[in-house]
Amino acid sequence: MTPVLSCDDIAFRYRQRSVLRHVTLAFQAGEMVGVLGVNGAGKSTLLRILLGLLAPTEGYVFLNGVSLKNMRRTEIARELAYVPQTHAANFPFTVEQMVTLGRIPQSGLNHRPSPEDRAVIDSALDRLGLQGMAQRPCTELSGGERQRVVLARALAQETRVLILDEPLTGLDYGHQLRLLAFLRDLAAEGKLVLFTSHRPEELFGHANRVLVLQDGEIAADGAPGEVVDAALMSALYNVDLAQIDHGAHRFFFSP
Ligand SMILES: Nc1ncnc2c1ncn2[C@@H]1O[C@H](COP(=O)(O)OP(=O)(O)OP(=O)(O)O)[C@@H](O)[C@H]1O
Repeated sequence: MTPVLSCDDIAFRYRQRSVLRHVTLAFQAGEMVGVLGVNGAGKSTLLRILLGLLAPTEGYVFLNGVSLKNMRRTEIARELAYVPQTHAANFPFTVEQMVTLGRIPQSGLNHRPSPEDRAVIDSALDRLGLQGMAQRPCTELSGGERQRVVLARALAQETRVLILDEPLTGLDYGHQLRLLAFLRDLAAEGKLVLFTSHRPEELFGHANRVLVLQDGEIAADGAPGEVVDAALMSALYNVDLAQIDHGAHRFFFSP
């Protein structure tokens, strides 16, 4: 089966600095994939290359088997939605207006939202618990609230692929757990969900695959239970760690 998203022998350099080497990956619809790695490992860079926002120095990225180099930005945005790591609110758009922007790739720029658009926007607002603040300007929201607005906008794009850079950062504990369950549901509905994380515990019971980026290469790729253990975590983060398993979950601590 043609992967929904793949890359073939990607390398990336920022000027002389090599960030990624020999990265070959294939993702299928329905997967929920977490990317782990230390600060500066190249996680955000990898996501931005897969999104076509950065061109790899070497290698190719394919969306449904077609090279991103041969696709227009709007075509890509109909298939790939992105939630970046940070997002300042520079303009006083309301929450609802922000989420409505997510419809542009599907419905066009100079287009009044159709009843179908409205239903998608309402559903995105509902699923992120934003209905009560739909008319508030984004410039007046807290960091976590803004994060949920950006998530709702990505959802309103109705893409097959959702790529999120540290999506749980800034969310309160309840919203973190709800978002993880929600992302898992989206994957179960047939989307590809790819996200970076600094907390390995988030992967267990949610992601069905984890990628570990180390020194610019994929050091491990597999099911969390098979790949992420105390030995890997201790070596990766240079701290002494032990683990406790509980059902599908695994917890790490300093002994
Ligand atoms: N615009 C840039 N110019 C030069 N170097 C950059 C640039 N952006 C990132 N880098 C470098 O590339 C490397 C990878 O950065 P990247 O943001 O992909 O890491 P990351 O794994 O997402 O890190 P974090 O966990 O801190 O978010 C880092 O060493 C960083 O300093």
